Amino acid sequence: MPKIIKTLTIAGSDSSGGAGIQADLKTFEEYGTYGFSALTTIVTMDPDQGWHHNVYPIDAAIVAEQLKTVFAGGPVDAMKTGMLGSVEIVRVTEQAIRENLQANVVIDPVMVCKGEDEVLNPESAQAIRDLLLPLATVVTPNLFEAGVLSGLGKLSTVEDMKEAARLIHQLGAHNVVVKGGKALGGDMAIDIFYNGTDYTVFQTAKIEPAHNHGAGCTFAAAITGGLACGLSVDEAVAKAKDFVSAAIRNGFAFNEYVGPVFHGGYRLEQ
Ligand SMILES: Nc1ncnc2c1ncn2[C@@H]1O[C@H](COP(=O)(O)OP(=O)(O)O)[C@@H](O)[C@H]1O
Ligand SMILES: Cc1ncc(COP(=O)(O)O)c(C=O)c1O
Repeated sequence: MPKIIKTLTIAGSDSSGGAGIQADLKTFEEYGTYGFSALTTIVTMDPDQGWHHNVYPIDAAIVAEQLKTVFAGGPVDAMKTGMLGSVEIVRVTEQAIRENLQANVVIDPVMVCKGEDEVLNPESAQAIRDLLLPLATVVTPNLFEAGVLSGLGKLSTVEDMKEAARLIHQLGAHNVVVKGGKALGGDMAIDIFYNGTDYTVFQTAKIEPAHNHGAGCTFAAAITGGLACGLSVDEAVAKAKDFVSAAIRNGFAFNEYVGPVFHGGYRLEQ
C-alpha cells in the first residue's frame, strides 16, 4: 500500500460543482491525494435572478468541530482555504492552523464570485489579510483581491500586479501569486509569482470560450496538491498553471450563465 498523501480544504460549497469545496476535492483526487474538508458556507446561484449568488455562512463553532475531526489524524501534507464567509470562521481557521502546526498552507483569499462585483464581506477580507496572510506558504489573489489586500485598489497592468505582490509579501505571505486571469486586458492569461526576491511570469494564451468558473479554486487546490506531493513552491505553481489551463480548455457551458472548468482536463490531455 503506497503512503497516503493528505490534503485539506476549508471552503464553501458550490452546488454547481465548478468552484468551492467541490473543485478542491476533485482536484485533490486528480493529484492522487486523499482529500479532507471543512465546509464554511453554502452558495446558491439563482437562475430566476440572473444567476445571482446567495452566500450562507455556517456557524463558526461547527467549522471548528469539523476541523477537530480532520486534525484528529494530525496535520495534513498540505491544505488550502477558500471562501470563509465570516470573521469568526477566519479566526477558527487561523487557530486550527496554529494549534496543529500545519505547514504547506495555501490561502486563496476568495472575496468575490465571478460575475459578482461586490466584496462578499469586507470585514472577512480584512481578517484574511491580518490573520491568515502571515501563515500563508502561498497566497493566490485574483486581480481584484490583490488590489484589496495590497491597498492599491484597481490593478490594470503587469507592473501593478508586481507592486501588489510585493506589498502582499510584506504582509507576511511567503509566496504570492497574483492572477491576472480573464480580468487583465490583452490576449494572455498572466500570473505573477513573487517569492520575496524574484518575480516569475506564468502565462498562456487566453482560452476562449472562457469556461473558467472555478478556475481560481482549482488553481489553488492544484498548488496544494503539488506541495502535498513534495513539489517545491515554484514547481507546484508551474504545474498548477498547466493543470488549470487544461481544466479551462476542457470546461463546458452548463447553462446560459456559467461555464465551469473540468477538473479532470489535465489527465485527459496526458
Ligand atoms: N480565459 C482564460 N484562459 C486561460 N487561463 C485563464 C483564463 N481565465 C483564467 N485563467 C487562469 O486561471 C487561473 C485562475 O485565475 P482567475 O480566473 O483570475 O481566478 P479567480 O477564479 O480567483 O478569479 C489563473 O491561472 C488564470 O490566469
Ligand atoms: C463556494 C465558492 N467558493 C469560491 C468561489 C470562487 O470561484 P472561482 O474559482 O471561480 O473564483 C465560488 C464562486 O462561485 C464559490 O461558490
